[in-house]
Amino acid sequence: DTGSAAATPEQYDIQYLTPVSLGTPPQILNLDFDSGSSDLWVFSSETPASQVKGQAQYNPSKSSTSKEVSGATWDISYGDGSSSSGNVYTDVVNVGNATFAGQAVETAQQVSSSFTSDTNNDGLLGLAFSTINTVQPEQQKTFFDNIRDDLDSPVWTADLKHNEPGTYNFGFIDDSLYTGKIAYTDVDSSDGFWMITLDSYSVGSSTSNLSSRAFHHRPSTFPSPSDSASTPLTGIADTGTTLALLPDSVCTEYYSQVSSAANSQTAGGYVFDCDATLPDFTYTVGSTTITIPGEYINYAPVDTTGEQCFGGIQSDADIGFSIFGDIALKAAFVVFEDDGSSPRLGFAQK
Ligand SMILES: O=C(CN1CCCCC1)Nc1ccc2c(c1)OCO2
Repeated sequence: DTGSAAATPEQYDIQYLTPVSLGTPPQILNLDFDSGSSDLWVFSSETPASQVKGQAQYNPSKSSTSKEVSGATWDISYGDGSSSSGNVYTDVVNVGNATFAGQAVETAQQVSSSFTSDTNNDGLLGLAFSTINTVQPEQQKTFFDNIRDDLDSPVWTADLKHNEPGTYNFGFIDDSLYTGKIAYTDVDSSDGFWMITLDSYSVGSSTSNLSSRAFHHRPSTFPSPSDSASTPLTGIADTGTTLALLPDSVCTEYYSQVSSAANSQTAGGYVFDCDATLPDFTYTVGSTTITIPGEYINYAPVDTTGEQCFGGIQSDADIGFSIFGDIALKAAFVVFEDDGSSPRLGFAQK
């Protein structure tokens, strides 16, 4: 079995939506595929009308193959403070022709305001590890965990793009989607996430790194440059998070290269003049180097004046690890591989 479906970005690539078929006859909803969480939940006939603003709603009573999971409930909160909760059914779920008959479909009885105002987003399809699925009393499996054994290969891949549709594939690696070689790194899934350590990162062209310049008279008091060219970054690959949330030291190093940049309390992060030239951000996994073009890091205008823009790289201050969100992932072809025992993440240029 294999599946292939488009990942279409909303404005500013804030998130990517992918059509999913639920039930019999098929009900098509556009879902946010989220490698940072593990619940498949949908706007539904059980969602109060006051909390629905244009979203498509899954109606289990209109599906001949839906079955209520008696006594089961779910309740999830995300890092950005949003939340949702409700009941649980099983039904046929089809993503680009990859199908599972008994997938847990979590129907929303409550969604927080940011979901209500996100009118094109009909719900989430979690692709992190099933150990963090929130259904009680019996935890449910993610779509990928359910279909893995039927897939030609135990992988799904993300080819997200800037301002244009990309692709989520299940069960195969499409060699036409990348160049060079795929470099793999082991995943620590103990917290339920695709957590990895990137071998190094660098800001701008390598000459921006002092240690690469011949300083004949660097006084002994001169700070020895943080040799970012070999500093690892540990974090999670998170298709559901828009930005790249990185350590404060990396943010400081990056925005020191942008003369108009400031860390704004009111804007909630680093902002700069919208016409600023931004340096590239490069990270390496083994022998593969991924370069995020500077223009990808001009995320969006802060307000309608369009003078100040919000950075795509922001601090991971209060999380405890970095979050390699869409800003980092859309520059790469990413392979999420899990044979059930030793998960790996692969990165290739494209
Ligand atoms: O909440 C998310 C992503 N989330 C995915 C599901 C839809 C709602 C947004 N990311 C996130 C992750 C960590 C954070 C954070 C945001 O803000 C501070 O720390």
